[in-house]
Amino acid sequence: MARIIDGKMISQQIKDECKEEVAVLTEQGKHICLAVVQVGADPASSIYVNNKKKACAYIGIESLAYELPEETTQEELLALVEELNEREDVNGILVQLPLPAHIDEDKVIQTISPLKDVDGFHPASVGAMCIGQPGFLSCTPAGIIQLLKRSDVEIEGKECVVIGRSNIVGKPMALLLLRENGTVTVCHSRTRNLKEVAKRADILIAAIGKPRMINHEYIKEGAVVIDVGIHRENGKMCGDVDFDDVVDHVSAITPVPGGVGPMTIAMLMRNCVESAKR
Ligand SMILES: Nc1nc(=O)c2c([nH]1)NC[C@@H]1CN(c3ccc(C(=O)N[C@@H](CCC(=O)O)C(=O)O)cc3)C=[N+]21
Repeated sequence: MARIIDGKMISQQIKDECKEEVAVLTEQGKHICLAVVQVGADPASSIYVNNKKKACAYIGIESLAYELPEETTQEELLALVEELNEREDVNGILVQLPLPAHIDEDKVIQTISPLKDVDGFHPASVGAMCIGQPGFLSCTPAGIIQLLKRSDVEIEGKECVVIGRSNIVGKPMALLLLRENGTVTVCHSRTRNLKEVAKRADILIAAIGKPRMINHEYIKEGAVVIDVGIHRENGKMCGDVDFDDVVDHVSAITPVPGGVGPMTIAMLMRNCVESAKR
């Protein structure tokens, strides 16, 4: 039976570290504030936004919640982002994705000041990460690096295969693994022989967005598997990996829930603290 990488526990450690730092900053008279903007009422988004607010409350970060109606126009949303950019009391701005179809997500992301871009989605943040300069790191991939490091999984020199090439997970994940001296391969829907390529991995990151697609046929015996997927099937949650099928075949694996998800939130908190320190 594989070792289960406990994202809930590791995210708790990181949140406790943040809480200590916030206590010190508060003593110095600093106040930390994250603005969370949600447009529309997608139930999954509401759960994530709620988890973010709870984490803020635990750590001692104020959260300003903006719950805007589905019909909000792009102009209205951009005006709010610009107002939050200007506000000295706001350290971080998070606009929950996905946005309704009538709003241009790229435009919104580009409007957030890179100094407050705690999601790490702004082109300036992505560019800085790409060339190893300081900036906010995208929370999910940065959380996965922390999961690996704090579980004593060495990345240097290892074959790392990322399945998925999204702007918010796959691409930044590949860059961060490279930065840790992994040998990185990125696969996607057009990859030929996906199973063979995936089987090369010592560390496999599954971020495809298809429930339980990755079974033991994609995985080398003894590999470490990180499951980024989150799906709900008649009330039960699962990831991109068929956990039951692979658990006896791998050396370590993240569960869903309780794996990558909580780490995303912990790293968001860390970025907020960083923002306040800068
Ligand atoms: N601007 C923006 N930034 C994001 O960081 C962002 C986003 N938009 N849109 C959606 C995705 C998804 N995401 C998750 C956060 C926490 C959990 C999480 O806490 N998951 C728990 C379970 C929570 C549940 O019950 O669903 C777990 O896996 O254990 C999951 C997913 C952040 N995202």
